[in-house]
Amino acid sequence: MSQLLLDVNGLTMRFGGLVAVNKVNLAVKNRQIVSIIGPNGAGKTTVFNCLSGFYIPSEGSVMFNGGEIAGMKDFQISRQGLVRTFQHVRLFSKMTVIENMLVAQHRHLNTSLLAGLFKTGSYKRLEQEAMDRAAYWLKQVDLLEFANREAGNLAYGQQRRLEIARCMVTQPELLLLDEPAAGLNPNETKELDELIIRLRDEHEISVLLIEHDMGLVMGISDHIYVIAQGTPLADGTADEIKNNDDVIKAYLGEE
Ligand SMILES: Nc1ncnc2c1ncn2[C@@H]1O[C@H](COP(=O)(O)OP(=O)(O)OP(=O)(O)O)[C@@H](O)[C@H]1O
Repeated sequence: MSQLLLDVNGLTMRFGGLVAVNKVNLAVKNRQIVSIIGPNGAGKTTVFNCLSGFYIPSEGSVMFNGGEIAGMKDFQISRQGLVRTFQHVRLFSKMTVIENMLVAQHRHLNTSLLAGLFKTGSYKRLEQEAMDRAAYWLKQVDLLEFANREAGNLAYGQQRRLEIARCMVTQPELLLLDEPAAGLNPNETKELDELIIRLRDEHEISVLLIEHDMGLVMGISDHIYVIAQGTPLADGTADEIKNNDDVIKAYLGEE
């Protein structure tokens, strides 16, 4: 079974006359960390928005686990196991850490209103499982001791880790991270680096990330895609990308 987990072909997104994403191809296998890099405005977040159902692509195919997901709604895609974080933290800042984790699972609980009202046995069991999963993932990201703190009162690096935990609690197969290291100090970046590697090696999921921190990208990626002005420029291993003349020129802004 060598089917790709994510197989994107000819992905194109137009906004009026602007072609923000132009015939982009991506492949992510099981248990791979894949990065998308490119100068500011290259179209990276637009690619994520197309993959996660926030935009309907103008053209192209997005196969996830062998099925077409282009054009599906965001909640349908996340139920299939493809979840994402955003460039800017999007937590419920007035809720506690544990409440954020439980809300994230709510749509996966799949219980009827009546079952909830009467607290049936199966409802209680699902609630307990949701609580156990929340505690498990808070421990994984080193936030268990802050479970009852308001999310908005956490340090920035902790908020970013909570976002990842909140995704993981829904048991995805592919996690999309949009600039996870932005705003982190070197220590927090190192913790993030280790967390992403653990997600792949211990939890057996795949991670697709957009990131400007080249140290992080080059250190953890199994494969790297470079896009510039919406168009694929190169792809390969970290060593191949570091030594690619087109990539060097795009980053230095040369012709
Ligand atoms: N909803 C939209 N309507 C119109 N234009 C858009 C929209 N979303 C993105 N764009 C344009 O698409 C292009 C690509 O933007 P995008 O945010 O995807 O780039 P990026 O590579 O993620 O940039 P950065 O690294 O700065 O986050 C930009 O020219 C942007 O202005």
